[in-house]
Amino acid sequence: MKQYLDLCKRIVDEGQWVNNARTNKKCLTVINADLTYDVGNNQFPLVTTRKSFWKSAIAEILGYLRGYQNAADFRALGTKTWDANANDNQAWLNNPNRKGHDDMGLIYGALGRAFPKPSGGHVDLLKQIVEDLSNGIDNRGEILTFYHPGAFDLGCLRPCMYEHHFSLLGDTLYLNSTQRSCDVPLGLNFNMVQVYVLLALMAQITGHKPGKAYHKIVNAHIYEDQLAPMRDIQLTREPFDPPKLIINPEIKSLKDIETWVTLDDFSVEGYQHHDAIQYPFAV
Ligand SMILES: Nc1nc(=O)c2c([nH]1)NC[C@@H]1CN(c3ccc(C(=O)N[C@@H](CCC(=O)O)C(=O)O)cc3)CN21
Ligand SMILES: O=c1ccn([C@H]2C[C@H](O)[C@@H](COP(=O)(O)O)O2)c(=O)[nH]1
Repeated sequence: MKQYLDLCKRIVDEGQWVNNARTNKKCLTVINADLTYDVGNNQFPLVTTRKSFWKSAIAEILGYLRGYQNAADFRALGTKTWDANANDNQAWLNNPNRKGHDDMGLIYGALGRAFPKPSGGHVDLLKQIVEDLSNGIDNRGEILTFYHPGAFDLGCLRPCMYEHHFSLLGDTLYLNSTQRSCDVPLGLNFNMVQVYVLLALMAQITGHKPGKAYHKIVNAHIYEDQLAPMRDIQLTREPFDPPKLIINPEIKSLKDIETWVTLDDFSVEGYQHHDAIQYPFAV
């Protein structure tokens, strides 16, 4: 929580204003932030200085792991967070590749679970990584990437957290996640939870202890209409002690994640938080 608040404060104190053409909003911006989550010791990085809708965040990462590309599938899992990008973004509505209402196109897991090969066909990157790690193999390239510049016009948004690199040291699994662009009041609140859950779940299904997750952010920003609530409300609040995340131990394979896991398989114990803050969302 402290590292999150330090980043928010750094943006408020040292950020530079940058015009963003896609959203037609100005963003107070800093470059580079490195956050670390101690998954092995269950230091769940949930924001306490406002109410955090952590179930929505977990629904998003489950949808990515399943290769979802439709906002209705995300809603069925328990989050509406892709509705606006799928249905209210004029550039995407005008794009002839959009397949109708709720379609998000070739993004995130839809790419990572079927990454196109130059020679034809696809690779399921996640399946390959799970197989390797389950067999104790780390080939120094256990990388789940969602980044394919040749596919940007086939999706509603380029992936923000675009790469997850897994590493084994003995019986402990580590994760380095990279994010190119970060909406700190809204997106990061979710992304911290997602990086944590991704390492915890992958360790659980591949039979390893979770170690640390390292989260690299390149462009970290606060949109102009989010600045006042961040500076004048959220940053004036004292954080509470972090809660604990509990994951159903019956989740044992990638197939389990693909077939029966729901948000009921995750619970948070001891979550004390301040009141919710409704931050404006830039489409
Ligand atoms: N501008 C922008 N920021 C983002 O963080 C973001 C995007 N766009 N587009 C793609 C996804 C969608 N994400 C979202 C979308 C909505 C919320 C949101 O409205 N959060 C509220 C309520 C959540 C709920 O009720 O489930 C919040 O208070 O956190 C958060 C992340 C993260 N990503
Ligand atoms: O997981 C996510 C997804 C998206 N975001 C934010 C970061 C930016 O504010 C927008 C994406 O806009 P681009 O113009 O494509 O950079 O969404 C996030 O923080 N986390």
